[in-house]
Amino acid sequence: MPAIDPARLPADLLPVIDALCATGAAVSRIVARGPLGQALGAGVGENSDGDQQKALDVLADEMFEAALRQAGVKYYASEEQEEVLSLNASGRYAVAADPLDGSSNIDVNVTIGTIFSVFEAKEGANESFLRPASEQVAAGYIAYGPQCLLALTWGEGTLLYVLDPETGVFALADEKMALPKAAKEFSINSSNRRHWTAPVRAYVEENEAGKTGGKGKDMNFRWVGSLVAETHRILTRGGTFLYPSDARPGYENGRLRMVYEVAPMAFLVEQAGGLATDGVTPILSLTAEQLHERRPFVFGSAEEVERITALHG
Ligand SMILES: O=P(O)(O)OC[C@H]1O[C@](O)(COP(=O)(O)O)[C@@H](O)[C@@H]1O
Ligand SMILES: [Mg+2]
Ligand SMILES: [Mg+2]
Repeated sequence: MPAIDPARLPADLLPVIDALCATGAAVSRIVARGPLGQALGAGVGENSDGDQQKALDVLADEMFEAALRQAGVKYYASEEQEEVLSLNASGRYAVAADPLDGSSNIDVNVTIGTIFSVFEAKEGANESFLRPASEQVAAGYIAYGPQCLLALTWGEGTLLYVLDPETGVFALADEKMALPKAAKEFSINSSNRRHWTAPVRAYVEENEAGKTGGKGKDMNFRWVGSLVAETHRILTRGGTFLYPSDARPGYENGRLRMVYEVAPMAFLVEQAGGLATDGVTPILSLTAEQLHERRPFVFGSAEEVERITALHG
């Protein structure tokens, strides 16, 4: 039995999405046991980008790699692997993933997730991923939170599935997620304020001034520290997210990785009626040049993302 209700899914994509869902369900069971199982948040090394790897980062990566190999995927690119892995020479798809997003929240029982992006594979490994983000054929995230859920797009809207604990199947909960055009909340790591550029500072100050300033409404502030949780909140009730470039060494392009964090989230957001840019340029018009490259990322309610672009003008 597939791990997702197959009714709406394009048949060609079903084996890949099914493998991702079955693995997501298995990861969610491990996450749910928390400290009753192995020490999921223990440091176990560093990935190629110099980020500390936690036990669950590595475990989730191994689980997704094995499932995608089994599902006939040609190439697998992961945050936790320096190079693209060749899985099946005759496979049709190339999948990029952040197997475990929000690792700083593993030990504190706050929502973490998996992000994935699917392309039609090309001949070569790198060229299968280093191409315009608009060429993604599917993208999604699985959130391990109070519910385990999946937001998924294949270019015909963004659909929401919830893992039903009674059946073990991701069941369709919303066939057309709609990101509200106006926002009441914004998200940015304010501890980096002193490193921000002038447009980012101006946007945050406008929000903080709210009705007292020129904004016409008060804004609330949220920061979870898990891109998946932040994206899900914004897709559900609107808002804006910014992880901009800043003046810290190594943050010239922000923190988030283009291929397996920024591009798939941009696809999901735009398919739900929101906007996703690097501050100015739509993410879906951009092409990654390196597998682990970072991009400044701004997304959410259209009115707010347009305002941020204007402030950069
Ligand atoms: O710690 P910071 O700088 O606020 O960064 C938080 C961001 O980093 C991330 O945790 C990066 O993802 P990983 O946990 O996959 O490395 C995002 O989920 C989150 O938005
Ligand atoms: Mg991440
Ligand atoms: Mg990660």
